[in-house]
Amino acid sequence: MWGAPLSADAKKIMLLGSGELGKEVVIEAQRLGVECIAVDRYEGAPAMQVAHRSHVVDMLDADALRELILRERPDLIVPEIEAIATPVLEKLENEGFRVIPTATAARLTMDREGIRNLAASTLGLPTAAYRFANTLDELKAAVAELGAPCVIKPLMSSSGKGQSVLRTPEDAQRCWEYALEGARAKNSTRVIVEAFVPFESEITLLTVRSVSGTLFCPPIGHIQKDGDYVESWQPHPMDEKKLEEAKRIAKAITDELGGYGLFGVELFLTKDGVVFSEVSPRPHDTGMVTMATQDLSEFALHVRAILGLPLTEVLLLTPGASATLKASRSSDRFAVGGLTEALSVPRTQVRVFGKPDSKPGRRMAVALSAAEDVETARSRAREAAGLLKEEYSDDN
Ligand SMILES: Nc1ncnc2c1ncn2[C@@H]1O[C@H](COP(=O)(O)OP(=O)(O)OP(=O)(O)O)[C@@H](O)[C@H]1O
Ligand SMILES: NCC(=O)N[C@@H]1O[C@H](COP(=O)([O-])[O-])[C@@H](O)[C@H]1O
Ligand SMILES: [Mg+2]
Repeated sequence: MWGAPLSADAKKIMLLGSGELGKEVVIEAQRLGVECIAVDRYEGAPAMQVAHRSHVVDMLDADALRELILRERPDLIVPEIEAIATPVLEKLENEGFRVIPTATAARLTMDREGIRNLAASTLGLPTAAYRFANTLDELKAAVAELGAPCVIKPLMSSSGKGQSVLRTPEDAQRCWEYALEGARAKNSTRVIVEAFVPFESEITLLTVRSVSGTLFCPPIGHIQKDGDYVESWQPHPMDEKKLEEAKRIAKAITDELGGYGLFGVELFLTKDGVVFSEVSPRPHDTGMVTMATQDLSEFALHVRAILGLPLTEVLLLTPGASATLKASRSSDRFAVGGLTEALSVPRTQVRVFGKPDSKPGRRMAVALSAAEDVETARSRAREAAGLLKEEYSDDN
């Protein structure tokens, strides 16, 4: 079907974003003999370390992004982060390039306004009540309508950046300023104000669209702190009715977005039902647990699907869990210590991302554990992540 990487007949994929998730995508693509080009805003990003070559580009710079894609002419453009000048991708798609899953899906999911309006207004899916605000006064008006508590988020951000919970109207200014600081696109002050959903638990339903149709992975439960995931496990125990409803919502949103690939559909489970939160048209951080649990990880599934290859089933081999290691300070002399201790925990693996710099709250590694049951897997992953140590060579 395709020739060796770096040959004239190679199949070339270009990742836009080269973090820990992209690193695993590249490893899976390499296994199928695909040529991999990694792109990110900084040098030495995780996926760059395993790709055939890499480029450092500000992917929000439309001209620079277009110039790079025209120079490399990849067969597949694979968005990996939520900060890309997506109108460029739509234009390139019209000129014959293939964007995963589609350029429109990349644009809609890159921006909370696009995906939320699609889910709630176009498809009528259950979501938190929401408003948009361009100014502090508009934010206060939105809170007055929705009632506290609310969650305030920039339109373009991920991993909880710029996200905060407004508990009383007096929090408005603090939440507004925090959202502006955390926004990826610095030219916009628009934020989303969401009513707080009192959920019992939350899940990611990994959904794969391929030539073989749509497949769902068993649900992944997770815990988030400050809007970013710290622990996930699979399978999350769910009653059959809620699981069916979760699949209905995931099928509706992924069919609407279209194209081939794996999607992470984020859902809240409440006392009464299932509420749609958001969707990533790409592997999901909470889905890293599938490297310990499934016959094909979310990364292998994504690569198979985007290459147009068949996927007949997803097999859960064992219950499992993941827990993250985050840095507590900024340094370019960061190392992950404690591997000997962490890997002494039964049925445990570690992924060290190899990010060149640490920052407070930046995810640097993850522990993955398997066990006979989810609770044991969770305590193993938590124990292993706790044994991993942040080490700084610039410590005095
Ligand atoms: N309306 C809400 N009600 C209750 N909790 C919420 C709400 N919105 C977000 N959260 C909490 O914050 C977490 C992160 O929110 P969200 O997924 O929207 O942020 P994000 O920055 O897109 O994160 P990521 O990129 O990691 O998915 C959710 O998983 C949930 O725990
Ligand atoms: N929730 C989205 C997510 O987990 N994305 C993952 O984090 C990387 C950015 O990390 P960084 O901010 O540490 O550079 C992204 O490139 C992606 O792999
Ligand atoms: Mg999320």
